[in-house]
Amino acid sequence: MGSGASVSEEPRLDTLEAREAEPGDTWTSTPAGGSNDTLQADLKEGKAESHTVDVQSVKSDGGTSKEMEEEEEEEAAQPVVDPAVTETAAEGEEVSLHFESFLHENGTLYSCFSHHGNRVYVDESQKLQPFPKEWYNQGHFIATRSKGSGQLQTHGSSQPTVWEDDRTGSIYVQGRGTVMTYMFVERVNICRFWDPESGLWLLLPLQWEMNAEFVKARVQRVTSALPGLVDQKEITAALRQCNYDPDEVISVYHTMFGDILLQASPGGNHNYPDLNSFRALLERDRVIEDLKQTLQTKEKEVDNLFQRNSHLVREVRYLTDVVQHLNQKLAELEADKQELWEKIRSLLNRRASPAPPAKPVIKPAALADIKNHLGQFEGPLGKLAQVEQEATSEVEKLRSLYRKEAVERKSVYNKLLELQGNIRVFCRCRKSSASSCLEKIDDQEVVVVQKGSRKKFQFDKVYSPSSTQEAMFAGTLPVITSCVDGYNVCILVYGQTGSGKTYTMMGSKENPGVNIRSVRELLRICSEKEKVSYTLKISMLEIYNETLNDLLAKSGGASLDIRVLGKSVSVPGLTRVEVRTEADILAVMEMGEKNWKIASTKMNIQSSRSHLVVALEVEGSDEVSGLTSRGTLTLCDLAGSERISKTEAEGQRLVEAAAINKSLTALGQVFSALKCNAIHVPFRNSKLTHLLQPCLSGDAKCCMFVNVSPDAKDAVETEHAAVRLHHTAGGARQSDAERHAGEKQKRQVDVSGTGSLWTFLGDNNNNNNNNNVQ
Ligand SMILES: Nc1ncnc2c1ncn2[C@@H]1O[C@H](COP(=O)(O)OP(=O)(O)OP(=O)(O)O)[C@@H](O)[C@H]1O
Repeated sequence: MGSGASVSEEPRLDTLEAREAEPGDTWTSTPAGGSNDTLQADLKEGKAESHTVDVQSVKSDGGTSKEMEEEEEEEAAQPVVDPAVTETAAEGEEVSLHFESFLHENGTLYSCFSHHGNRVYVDESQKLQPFPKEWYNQGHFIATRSKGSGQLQTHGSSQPTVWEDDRTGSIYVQGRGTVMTYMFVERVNICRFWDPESGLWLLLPLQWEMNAEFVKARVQRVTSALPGLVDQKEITAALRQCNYDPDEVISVYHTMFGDILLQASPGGNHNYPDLNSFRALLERDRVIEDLKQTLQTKEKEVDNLFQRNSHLVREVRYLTDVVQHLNQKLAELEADKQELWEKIRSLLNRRASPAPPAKPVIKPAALADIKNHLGQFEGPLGKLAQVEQEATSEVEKLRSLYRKEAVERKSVYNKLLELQGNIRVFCRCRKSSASSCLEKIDDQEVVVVQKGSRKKFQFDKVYSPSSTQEAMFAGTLPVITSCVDGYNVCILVYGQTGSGKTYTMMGSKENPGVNIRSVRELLRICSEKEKVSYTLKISMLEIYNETLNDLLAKSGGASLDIRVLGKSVSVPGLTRVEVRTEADILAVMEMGEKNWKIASTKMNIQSSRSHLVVALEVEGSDEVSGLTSRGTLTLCDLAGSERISKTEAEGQRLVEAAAINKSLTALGQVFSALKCNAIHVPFRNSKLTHLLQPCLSGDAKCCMFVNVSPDAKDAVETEHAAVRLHHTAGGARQSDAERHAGEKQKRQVDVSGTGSLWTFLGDNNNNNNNNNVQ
């Protein structure tokens, strides 16, 4: 048996191929000499199977690598011993191979071995070459001293030198014979086998490793602890993973599979299929969990990408806008540039043109003369500027005074009207040849005689049947001025059919009514004010069954809506015609009335079954004061106020009557609320009151004519209307003196003047007859 080689081989382990030899690997080394051929032949013939490798234990106490290095250094100092091979092998005898390491003086370490007295070495290409004789003087064989004996190990046996301990072992490999194994420590434990062919320590295949003593012992330990675990290959693989620590392998398996492995499988059957499927399930769960987490991450990424995408879309939009804006700006700048270029060109051309003729030379004497003359003008010019300045400030003062006066005049005039009552009610008795049921007592009182009873009623003014149209208009005259001053003014006529409403409002061509006269007066006042320019616009509509119809619309009376914006009430879409003269106004009104009648005929109704509203907007602009004013004159011919019971209306007529009654009742409710100074005034209870809201609230002025028929046959209706005025006549109405004294609140003064109206319109069922004339 050969002796072991020096452990100084170990540094070469660092350069070992990290290759795990496969059981089927073939030896590719080709010996060069005949002796090598012999060796090769032996190997090929399978004689190598009979070769024995004697692993000489040169270290039994497990020395550290450091100690080994130290020994190596000592060895290096020793004289070179001739490593002649002495052993021979006879035919049929056991063949010995002697492994050696030769360190050439050029620093190369060669693996060598002897066979039948022939020494060969492994060259760089891993081929066997005859050992050159001259090398004996160019290097030395490396051997080591046995630690225990202090004997130098022979170099004749060229074996890999390792210390014999439990890490050392040997295995028999089919086709290769017995190979030496050793468990090296390279960060972790790694089991290698000595490959004499290559002279390298190669990684062991798992199949081989299972048979290594070092591994076998540990596999045995695991199996004894976990009898249920019987697959030695698996245990070997697990040992590799756990750095050949059997306790760790036991712990891992026990943790994974529990007590099931503590007992041997019945009949020695492997339960690996079950365990493997269990393991596969665990693995699958783990994979599923990983996939879920990946999915969540991906979903988050998708969300983020979506958000990012929408953000980018917005950004792109914004940038597109910016680019457009910049392009526009650029175009403008280009245009400016062009323009400037044009200017520069024209200036250059001008410069190029011939110089202007030289100025006439003025003699110094003449210049002094001119200066003297100019000096004479300086004084008067200064005075003139001063005068002009004074005049300007005077004009400004006058303008301010004028403005103040104009405002004051309007204010005083308005107060005067307020004292009379913002809403005034007049009673007009129609002419009649029949026996009369009315007796006029004085300018403010009237008596209704019916079935022997005499009842007295009071109004702001009572007009007898003989009263003229002029007299009627005189009652409304003050409010026309108010309209020109910028206040809203409204004139209404109320009464039963045939009581003279239209006569009062329209009159005839020869003897016009309130509306024409009001318009004329309005135009007259406007024309008087030279420094104020006025714009007049007229509109006409009817309210029938709570529907607004435009009477000036060219395409027929379209129904309209009322729109409220702040305090203003408007009718969008209503035709408004600008007029300048009386003729203009009359022409427009004529057209409106015509349309009113046509519409009434179409609907098979009498025109008096709807309310007619004519509005004249007056807008003034004072050139001197700079003040502007805007007022509206509204002329309203209300529908007949007959009681439904009297007309015995049915069908369409009943609907009309109900609509009329509703709007007139709403009008009464508005006046009641105004009288009580109520917080809420129900203007929106009907289209009529809603439309008239600007004429009935605030500083607006209203004149109401109550037309009554003196005919005995109309006595009931006449009394009915008059009875409604009962509270006014009976003393509920404040006297003028009281009203003047009680001017605490304008609203109170306003409604005091409307006492007759709200009672008259709002309290249909009040038949208290305490106003009987004694
Ligand atoms: N004060 C008056 N002087 C002379 N004639 C009058 C007077 N009042 C009314 N009449 C005449 O009485 C008739 C009816 O008057 P008017 O048409 O004005 O009534 P109405 O109340 O408008 O009726 P309707 O509601 O049907 O329109 C007319 O012929 C009108 O000329």
